[in-house]
Amino acid sequence: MTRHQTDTGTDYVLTARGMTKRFGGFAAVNNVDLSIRRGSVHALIGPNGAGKTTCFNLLTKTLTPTSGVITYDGQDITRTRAADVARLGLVRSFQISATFTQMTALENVRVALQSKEGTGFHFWSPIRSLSHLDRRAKDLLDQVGLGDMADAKAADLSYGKKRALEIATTLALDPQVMLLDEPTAGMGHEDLEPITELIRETAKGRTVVIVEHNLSIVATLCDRITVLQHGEVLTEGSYAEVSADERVITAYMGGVDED
Ligand SMILES: Nc1ncnc2c1ncn2[C@@H]1O[C@H](COP(=O)(O)OP(=O)(O)OP(=O)(O)O)[C@@H](O)[C@H]1O
Repeated sequence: MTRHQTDTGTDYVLTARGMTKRFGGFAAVNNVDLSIRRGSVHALIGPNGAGKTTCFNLLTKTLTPTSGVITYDGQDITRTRAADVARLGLVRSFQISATFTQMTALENVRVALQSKEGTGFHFWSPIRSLSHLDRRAKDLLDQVGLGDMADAKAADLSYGKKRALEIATTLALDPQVMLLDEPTAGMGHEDLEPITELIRETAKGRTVVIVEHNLSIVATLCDRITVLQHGEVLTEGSYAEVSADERVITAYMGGVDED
């Protein structure tokens, strides 16, 4: 049994209770309760402006809630910094496109491995520890289908392959819970199938929380779906349940202000 499958006595690895985020007077997320089941792939969906990204940023500790409580593995992480929750195993996908574009695919994964192993940028690290990291980095690149692109600059990878590289760098941190923000956004049709398959593979033995606009991907991948609207939970259930819900259909068709 791996660390990820260990039963710590609760079915829910990540929870939010009364999670609220106000920007000035406006509640982007209002009194949201979420329970993410250990080992599940859980989607947050909803029309534009529903509060998905704000929820995601709250759960990954990029934002601090105005009120409410977030727990991870039974521990209150409401005020814990993102770097500290990452060390505990709650990791959001890296945005390669925004950062190490001039580094090779291998170097990007190696930096992530170094941060995990706490060796950071220590230039005096013995050569053998670097080659050990290179081996691990190559394994991770193989795992995401980038084995033959280790020496390509991140900037030169196709859009879909950049997303795969982001997943490799996220996996380098050996997350128990992996949070992906719109992993298929902007992708060409040809990249959708491989990335869906990759997420399915990497979800084995861990929990995945995903914000995703593409509903057919949500239908294929996700065990549980929370639908947000106007910053609140509209409903939650399996894809079959939520897609048959009149309120969800109306929210998606109308977009805004049905109430
Ligand atoms: N930093 C901010 N300051 C002020 N308002 C914000 C801020 N971030 C988000 N909002 C507002 O909060 C609401 C929810 O935004 P959020 O980005 O969370 O929605 P979303 O569901 O991710 O939308 P989309 O699908 O369009 O990405 C929106 O009305 C947005 O304008």
